Amino acid sequence: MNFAKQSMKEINKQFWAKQSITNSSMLGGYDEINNVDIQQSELFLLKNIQQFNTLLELGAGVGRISEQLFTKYFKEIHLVEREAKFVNESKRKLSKFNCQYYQMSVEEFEPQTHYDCIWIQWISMYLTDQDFCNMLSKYKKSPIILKENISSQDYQYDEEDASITRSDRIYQNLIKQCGFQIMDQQFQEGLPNDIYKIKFYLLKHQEL
Ligand SMILES: C[S@@+](CC[C@H](N)C(=O)[O-])C[C@H]1O[C@@H](n2cnc3c(N)ncnc32)[C@H](O)[C@@H]1O
Repeated sequence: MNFAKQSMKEINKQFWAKQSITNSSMLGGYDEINNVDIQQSELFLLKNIQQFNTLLELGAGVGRISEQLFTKYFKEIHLVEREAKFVNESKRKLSKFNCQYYQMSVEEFEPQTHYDCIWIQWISMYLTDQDFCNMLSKYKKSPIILKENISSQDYQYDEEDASITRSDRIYQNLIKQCGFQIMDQQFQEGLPNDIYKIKFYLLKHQEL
């Protein structure tokens, strides 16, 4: 689907520039879902990932997931995040760990090394279909865990942050069009009724 790409990016940048430097803003104010989010992410990660040397987190925000989950298992974590104030907060929180930071957009980031897992949570909604495919295609040799909000309509656009929430059907089709297979998938449990469903997808490219 075509959206006015440039203005979407500007609206989205302005939205995040105004948000507070907290886990709460990463959760859209739904602080109560943090624990179930981390718990089920841990189960999905351990079920699907075999090597625990290096992880890349795309759209890492303030390092909420790295702090609570990835640092328990991975020897080295790389975090890509566009907003400087969030990167600085990650650096502060994760100073004891072996982390590298890339303050740039996921569109600009080019991987220089192999990763045992790519984690993509709550960032695909800020990308057009084309940018989403371009992002995935950089990681053909790594397992990817995509975790994202799922709408009941095919595409739901939010003017406030210029996000596009897609349906499960649209994600399934898009992932296939990008050349990836879904090896495992699961809905997040334990969510309040008034928010979007959230889904995990394990993706592998045929080259892997
Ligand atoms: C909803 S938060 C999620 C953060 C983290 N994944 C989490 O679950 O705690 C979305 C983050 O993506 C960042 N972001 C949005 N568009 C981006 C882009 N194109 N490239 C890199 N980061 C982006 C925002 O600055 C924000 O920190």
